[in-house]
Amino acid sequence: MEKQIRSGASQLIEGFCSFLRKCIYSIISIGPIPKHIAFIMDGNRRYAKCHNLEEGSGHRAGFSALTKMLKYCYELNVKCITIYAFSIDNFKRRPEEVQSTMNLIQEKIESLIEEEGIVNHYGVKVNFIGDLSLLTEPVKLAAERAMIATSCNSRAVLSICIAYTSTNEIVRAVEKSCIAKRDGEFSSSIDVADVDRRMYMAVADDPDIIIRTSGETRLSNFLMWQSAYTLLYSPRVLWPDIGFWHLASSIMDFQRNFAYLEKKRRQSL
Ligand SMILES: CC(C)=CCC/C(C)=C/CC/C(C)=C/COP(=O)(O)OP(=O)(O)O
Repeated sequence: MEKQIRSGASQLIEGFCSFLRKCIYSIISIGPIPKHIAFIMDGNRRYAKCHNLEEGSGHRAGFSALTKMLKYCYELNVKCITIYAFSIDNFKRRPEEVQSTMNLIQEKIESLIEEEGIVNHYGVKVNFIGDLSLLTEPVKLAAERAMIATSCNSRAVLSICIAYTSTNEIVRAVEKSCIAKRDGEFSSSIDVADVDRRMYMAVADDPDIIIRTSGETRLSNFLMWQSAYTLLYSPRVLWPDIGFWHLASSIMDFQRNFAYLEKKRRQSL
């Protein structure tokens, strides 16, 4: 009986929160809605430490926070989300830590594409961005399966940067441009557009907002080529504690700066 009352109460609270969110969405939607938001999910290990949990539980809490944020973004009609899941530099962490994070990532990739999961619910196409050859075989296979399983989805896009750094992406794109020029694909000198179209991230427009939690204002080698006119938003919370209000205030910040950022973007063309 007590259990039923508790589940009834939590359904009521969830229903009320969902109603409140919808009210806020209609207010926010009066202004421009970002097309692309990127997340640097910083602070999972610190969260685990603060709550006396094992490191892995911090990343698990981080993944729950990620599904919540994806739901809010897709509800708000933000079409494109990019996340920094694992950088090339993260491979320098303790081998056991790298292995357990990879195991978790593999498990979560599989759960992302489950029938009743968020990806199918919102019709999301999943891309994996980075040097996938650095991944363990099971993670690489899970990533490939997820890309194939979602390749026909077209309502939204989720790009998961894994084994990724901007410098690696830029060097690779420049190398590919040089090879294309050498092979006679074009005769003019290499320009920004040539490199741009050979970036992993050519699958999406540049991000409108990058949200990095834990109060850090560095990009840490994430989307550096793509973020010249991007608003950087750095709430002080650790990633697992990020909530709807952080997303809403980042969008309001974007809307306040929209005209200026658009002008700068246009001037650069
Ligand atoms: C399928 C899929 C997308 C899975 C994602 C799983 C996930 C949440 C990975 C995050 C990994 C990571 C390196 C987080 C940064 O926190 P940190 O370890 O740098 O923590 P710290 O800043 O407290 O040191």
